[in-house]
Amino acid sequence: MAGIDVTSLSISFPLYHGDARSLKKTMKSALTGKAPSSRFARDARNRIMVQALTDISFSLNPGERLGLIGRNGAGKTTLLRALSGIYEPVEGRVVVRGRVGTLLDTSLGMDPELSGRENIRLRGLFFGLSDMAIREVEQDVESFADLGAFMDLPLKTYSSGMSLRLAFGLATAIMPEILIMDEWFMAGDATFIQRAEGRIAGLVEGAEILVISSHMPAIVEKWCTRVLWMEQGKIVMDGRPADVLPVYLNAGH
Ligand SMILES: Nc1ncnc2c1ncn2[C@@H]1O[C@H](COP(=O)(O)OP(=O)(O)OP(=O)(O)O)[C@@H](O)[C@H]1O
Repeated sequence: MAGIDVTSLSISFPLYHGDARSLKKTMKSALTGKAPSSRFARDARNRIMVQALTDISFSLNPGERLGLIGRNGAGKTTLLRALSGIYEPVEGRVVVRGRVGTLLDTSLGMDPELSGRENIRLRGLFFGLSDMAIREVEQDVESFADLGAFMDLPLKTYSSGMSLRLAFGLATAIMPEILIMDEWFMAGDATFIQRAEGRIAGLVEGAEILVISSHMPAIVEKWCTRVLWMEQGKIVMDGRPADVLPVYLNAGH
């Protein structure tokens, strides 16, 4: 059964431009000023580190659709990347059970030199699908992405809208048990959004798990059964959209 368990997860990044003067000044006041920011610290090698996530814990079961909300820099993308296995936890644990589909970046897992069709076949082989299953995925994605002749041209010749349609079609064709996505995948023109919503609806009906990061309360309200409100890398509130969103909006977001 699909599931996600995150326990006391913390992630920090070193700041590599520490010798730039203005940055140095900012960091100095963040570390030693009147109100030192809890997000910056020095590690054992004296590097300045930014704390992207601090002590995050939650579990998700089949049927749960989690929305991550919070202002810029709250840690939403870092959490999505940690769930996708792109970032290793510095502290804590991330356990993900089930086949994961990731929609964070259109180029993730794609080869720009290969055509759309070749990329689809490659993904099918990676997932260990039979030849027949790969052909079915290919047809499904071809009709969803509607790329015409571009289907047989290298990805590097695609517009951003084309890349988005291909990535979305492919990520939702090989049915993931867990779909992790950034809300900008729900951008695009009205027709695309309508068709994309149809595909996601099909996916979540199968009692699978969705994790989506969003700046738009309307998306969370429509799609999610649960919300994590994050600020400064920490969880502020975790609950049903009807409970969390009013407090979030009242706080001036
Ligand atoms: N690769 C990185 N190197 C250094 N710092 C990073 C890196 N990625 C994220 N950060 C820092 O970690 C913090 C959390 O960033 P993150 O991108 O997860 O926030 P977010 O909530 O997704 O923001 P947004 O809504 O703007 O996309 C920020 O302070 C950011 O500057």
